[in-house]
Amino acid sequence: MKVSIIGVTGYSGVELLRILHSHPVFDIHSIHSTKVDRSISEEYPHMLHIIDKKVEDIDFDRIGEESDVVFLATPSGISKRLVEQLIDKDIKIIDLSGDLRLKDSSEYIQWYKKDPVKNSILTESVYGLSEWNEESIQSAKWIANPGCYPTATLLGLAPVIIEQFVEPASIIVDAKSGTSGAGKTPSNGTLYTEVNENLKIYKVNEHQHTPEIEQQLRMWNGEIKPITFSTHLLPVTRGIMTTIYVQLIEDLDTDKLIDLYKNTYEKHPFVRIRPKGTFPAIKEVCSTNYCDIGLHVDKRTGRLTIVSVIDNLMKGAAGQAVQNANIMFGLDQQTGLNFSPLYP
Ligand SMILES: NC(=O)C1=CN([C@@H]2O[C@H](COP(=O)(O)OP(=O)(O)OC[C@H]3O[C@@H](n4cnc5c(N)ncnc54)[C@H](OP(=O)(O)O)[C@@H]3O)[C@@H](O)[C@H]2O)C=CC1
Ligand SMILES: CC(=O)N[C@@H](CCC(=O)OP(=O)(O)O)C(=O)O
Repeated sequence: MKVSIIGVTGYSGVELLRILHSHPVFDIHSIHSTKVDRSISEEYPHMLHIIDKKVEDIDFDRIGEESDVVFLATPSGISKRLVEQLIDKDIKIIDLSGDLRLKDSSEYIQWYKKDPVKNSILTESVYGLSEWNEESIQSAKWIANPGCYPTATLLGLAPVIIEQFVEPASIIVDAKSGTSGAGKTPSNGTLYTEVNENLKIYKVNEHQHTPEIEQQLRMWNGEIKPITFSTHLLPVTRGIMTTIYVQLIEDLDTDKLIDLYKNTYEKHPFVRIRPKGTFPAIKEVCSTNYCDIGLHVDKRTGRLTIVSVIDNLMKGAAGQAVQNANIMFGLDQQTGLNFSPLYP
């Protein structure tokens, strides 16, 4: 099966290369970005003698004719323009940006402050939260790969939201990410001197992933009210931790909820539920496609604390994108994704 990657010189793009290089079914056919004619090892010396391909210009006809699937690891706003050139080609598209995720284009305008993609494209694209949308992903032509924070948040919340165990207006998500989540373009906020030995909150009450999380929560439970969602920058390269607080509407204990989570995710190898009294750390999923979840009910307050961790470049981006491609092509979801964590 032939694969093209557009945005290969970015952090998610080079992570796609790392995964696909040893994938037994997908072959990297062509790689693209604006750095045309540079070999990938000139851009990323760690790839020397591993992948020697050159970055090519984006010839939509050739990509459409020669590849079976194209990954767009490009910024929001750019992906949209690429999708519009690719939709009439006979090729599956997996877009890692936010451009295809929000079904209501007025929300995209409000939160991304850019022009939205055409409504006809939004209607047909499938939200690629692999564990929850498998059937639609199987038959999808265009996948909106979920955002990194929404992936961790939604996998952590799904079981209790679907069971309607949660007071609909009580959801608070306290999220933290490593700096690779911001991509490779330099900015003051991600300078070593700003991030090292520091912890900063950013985009307070205006993070673009807020409507994406709410959209999916409301598909599971139409009563859900707006959430509080806070994002922080951690002085690490990879990893996201979301600590989620919800008010329970029933008298449920930790054992019962851990059972619920274990049963829900029993057939989903990338979601691991921690035993009672233990919580996951970001390093425990580093370089893997796992989402690890720990939970505890505070009997004094009736609130449930859920902790979920992912590697933002893997389950939060390239890993889930390959998981979705596996599903689209009828492969085992784990194909090419059997990494154990890089630890310590
Ligand atoms: N980083 C993460 O953890 C996550 C990222 N995402 C999403 O994935 C996408 C990529 O993110 P990330 O890898 O961090 O971004 P980077 O900024 O690291 O990389 C962006 C890539 O897009 C390419 N690009 C930019 N403009 C164009 C253009 N006009 N034509 C062709 N290629 C272009 C860049 O190429 P060049 O080198 O030539 O400039 C580069 O290869 C984004 O939409 C992001 O929101 C989603 C989840 C997590
Ligand atoms: C650490 C960091 O800065 N993370 C980025 C994640 C952006 C992203 O993934 O963008 P999409 O909206 O295209 O999903 C952020 O918080 O904006």
